[in-house]
Amino acid sequence: MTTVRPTEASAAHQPADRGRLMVHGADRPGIVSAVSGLLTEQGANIISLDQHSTDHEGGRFFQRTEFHLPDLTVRRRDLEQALDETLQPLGMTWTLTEAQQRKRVAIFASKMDHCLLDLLWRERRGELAMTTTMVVDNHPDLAEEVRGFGVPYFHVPVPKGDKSEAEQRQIDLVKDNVDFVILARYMQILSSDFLENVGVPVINIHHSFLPAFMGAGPYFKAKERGVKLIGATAHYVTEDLDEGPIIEQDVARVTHADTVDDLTRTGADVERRVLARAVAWHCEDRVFRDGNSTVVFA
Ligand SMILES: Nc1nc2c(c(=O)[nH]1)N[C@@H](CN(C=O)c1ccc(C(=O)N[C@@H](CCC(=O)O)C(=O)O)cc1)CN2
Repeated sequence: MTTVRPTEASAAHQPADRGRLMVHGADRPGIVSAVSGLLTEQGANIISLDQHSTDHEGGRFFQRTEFHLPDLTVRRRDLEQALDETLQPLGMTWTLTEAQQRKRVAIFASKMDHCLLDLLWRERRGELAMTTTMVVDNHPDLAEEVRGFGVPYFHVPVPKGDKSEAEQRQIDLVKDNVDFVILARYMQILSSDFLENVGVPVINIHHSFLPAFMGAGPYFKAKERGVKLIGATAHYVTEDLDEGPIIEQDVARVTHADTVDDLTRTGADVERRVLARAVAWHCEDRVFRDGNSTVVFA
């Protein structure tokens, strides 16, 4: 079983002057050479490089490069100008991040605690390169446990029917304050308006091996179907329920003797490790969206 471990030095202790360059666009010859040459000319030393082209010709190009550049923060403006001058003529879109910059996160939850508390515990242990700036919950149940981690907790009830006022309160809390949102078994369907206005990626953990058992009650459906494997899926959230780009999945064996409670208990462990892996990879800029799929350089 794959454990979640920092895929770089402990997330809490990233080496200084470590940069990441993410490049994507229409595939063409010479992009890897152009990126490598540019970084070398800027005085950078390439630590690792992952690249994928979807087809031999006319496909899409994805590349993630980790590099060391002394005084990166000071030299960043020159590097960004060189990237524009080199990559824009090649039709490439690029993003540059500094490994020491932790992602700011808002976690949305409901009554279930296992995914939420697992993320806060892993963050505290330095396994995740993120800082949870707030928890937003439509129920009050988990307030004391979250505050025990020193994280602000906002109870935003979501009424049945018209959710617009509650979603506006959520947007007011997170807008411009976080780099992405995690739905840790948050049991409310987000509107397309919310997804348009939030302005950052939203990651959800669905408690089934999608596309099986979409929607509510997947463990009950799994028991009814007599499956021998249950699973969990972490995906980016879109307005199409449980159909967003998949980031990570895993499964666990079950038998005819397992009750729905047994499936729920076994599944909780799968949910926690799948969500943690997906969040860790997103924090480390390892995930590219490719239409309704992803390219993951884990
Ligand atoms: N726009 C999206 N919103 C959400 C997604 C998504 O993929 N797109 N994933 C869900 C999580 N989820 C399954 O993983 C899920 C949560 C809730 C429901 C649901 O039917 N909720 C009801 C309210 C239920 C309640 O009050 O307890 C509702 O919102 O009307 C289905 C699937 C999170 N959001």
